[in-house]
Amino acid sequence: MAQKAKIAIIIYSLYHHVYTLAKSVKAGIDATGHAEATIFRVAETLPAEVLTKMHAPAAPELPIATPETLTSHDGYVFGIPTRFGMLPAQLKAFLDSTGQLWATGALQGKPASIFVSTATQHGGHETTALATLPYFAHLGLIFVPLGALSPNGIDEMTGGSPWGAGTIAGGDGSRQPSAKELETATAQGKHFATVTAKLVNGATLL
Ligand SMILES: Cc1cc2nc3c(=O)[nH]c(=O)nc-3n(C[C@H](O)[C@H](O)[C@H](O)COP(=O)(O)O)c2cc1C
Repeated sequence: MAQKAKIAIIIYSLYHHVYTLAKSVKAGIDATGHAEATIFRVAETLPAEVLTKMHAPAAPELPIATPETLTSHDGYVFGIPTRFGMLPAQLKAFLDSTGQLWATGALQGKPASIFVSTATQHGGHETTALATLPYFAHLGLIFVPLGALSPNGIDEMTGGSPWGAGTIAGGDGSRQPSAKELETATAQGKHFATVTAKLVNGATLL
């Protein structure tokens, strides 16, 4: 009997674009029947005063990720809104709190994937994923890219790359994830669930 893989989608999302994508990733994971996903958010590090000045809405109502979230799940999908072309301090703070897991090799061989949001087309879609990989390398995580499932048409502006699904929020955050971007996020969820379930169940599944 195949074991259902437990997947944690771990996000930071100040203006909820990443959160919207996360829900499509979860739908893709859950639809496979091989895995079930829970969405977590990392703790905020900015003071309330700064968040007010940034016109941030209330944070998504999600459980807060801890290092225990990583040990209790079989795979991770990180949702990352770019900051200066790389991952935000909030996610770094979370990943920097996993030193004990690194030291003990507790996550060695588990799969991990990435999806992103940027304000502009060239504001860091690929570099944000690239800047996250050193964490995966140190923690022993296996990077699962979007690869050939990446959208490659040029008929409309679209986020997403071989590194992972993505959306383009616009400079003022007014653009919402398009149908194609949400479809790509769902496809990533399905692919990641399949890979994770294979790892969890060894050669017996699928
Ligand atoms: C301090 C800061 C730095 C940012 N740097 C970039 C950047 O380098 N490139 C870019 O395209 N967008 C940049 N953005 C825009 C965010 O990536 C955008 O608000 C985010 O993707 C929206 O996702 P969210 O709604 O899930 O928070 C930056 C935003 C902030 C607040």
